[in-house]
Amino acid sequence: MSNEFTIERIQVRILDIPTIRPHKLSFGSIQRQSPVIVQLWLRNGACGFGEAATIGGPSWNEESPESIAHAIEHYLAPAVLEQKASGIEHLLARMDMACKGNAFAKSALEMALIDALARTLNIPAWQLLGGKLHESLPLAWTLASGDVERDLQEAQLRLEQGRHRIFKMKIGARAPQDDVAHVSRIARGLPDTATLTVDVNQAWDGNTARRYLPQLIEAGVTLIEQPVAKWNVPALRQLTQELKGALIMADETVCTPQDAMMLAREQASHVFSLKVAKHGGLLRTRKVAAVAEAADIGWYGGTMLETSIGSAASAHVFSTLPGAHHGCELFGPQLLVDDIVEQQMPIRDFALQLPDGPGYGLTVSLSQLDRFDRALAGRQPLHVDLGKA
Ligand SMILES: O=C(O)C[C@H]1C=CC(=O)O1
Ligand SMILES: [Mn+2]
Repeated sequence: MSNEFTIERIQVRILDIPTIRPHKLSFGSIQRQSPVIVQLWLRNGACGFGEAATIGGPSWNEESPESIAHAIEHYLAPAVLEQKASGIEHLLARMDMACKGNAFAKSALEMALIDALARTLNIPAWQLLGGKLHESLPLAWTLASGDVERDLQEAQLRLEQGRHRIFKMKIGARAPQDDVAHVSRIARGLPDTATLTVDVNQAWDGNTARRYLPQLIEAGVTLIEQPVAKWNVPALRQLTQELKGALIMADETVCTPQDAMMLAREQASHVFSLKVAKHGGLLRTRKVAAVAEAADIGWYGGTMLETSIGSAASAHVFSTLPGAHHGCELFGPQLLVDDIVEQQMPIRDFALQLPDGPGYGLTVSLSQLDRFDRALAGRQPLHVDLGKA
């Protein structure tokens, strides 16, 4: 094979992009996202983009924007530079040898690799990933302002615009009875055509979940994401087997194919939230999805609130997945004040229209990258606002 596929250069930067409003989760409130953007050049001149975003520094899991950038710059990039981009599995193995874990960092680099490769071949990434099964996916919006009136106004507007009718509420920061009251008020204000889901982001113990989840189901919630700690598989299992009227979705608990296998074996969730970052890339997302399919577990296209780069890459892999799905939540670009691409993926008929075109089908704006670049602006790392959950 000629050396046109040789990986010649890799650049990493952290951006800081404000959100349109404070976004409140069980562990705190964020007002900015800090995606890590990777740019990767092949000897043939092709350039690919990748992204890993996490939420609230290292408060969603162990990785932070700073650790992601560091792992790529110092360990992962040296492991793949001067290698052939076409051997993706080989490059993933080299990354694994150079660096244990660090799935987010690996995913950003693999995303850029696949983009560069697909652009070289002049094909969309979904074609490299097995072919498209879906042209669109129902798109959820997260109501996480913390305020009932504001949440309801947001939901109303998005229903009128035909953009979203699946609404996910982030709970777990307040007393459980206050969360139940908040969710119930929102549920009463929504039309029957809307679907209501909750994400507890690991905040409850088993007893709290057993006591309050039936009340949320009574209020109209039909999908419950990660109600208990990542490690608390016994509680997840019991809820999955005993709760009636709603499905249990694993998020933080399901990262590796081995996690997926364990949950399948334990029958400890009905649905997996798939996220390219936590699985360590697009190819590994397909491996987790394969376990879900084999175990009759549904999937949901999750987000870490990426810009359009990470969202479109996720959309490409989601478009290839078989099995029963519960829509997606690739709404990151809508939550950020601005984007770093010329054109966003369209939203029509309450669904995200899945992208096409070479690579991820995007035109990235270099001036927007510079505008939000942390180093160019001399900004410091951001901390999650722990007091304002
Ligand atoms: O699902 C998560 O845990 C992370 C995230 C996704 C949407 C959102 O609002 O937060
Ligand atoms: Mn979640």
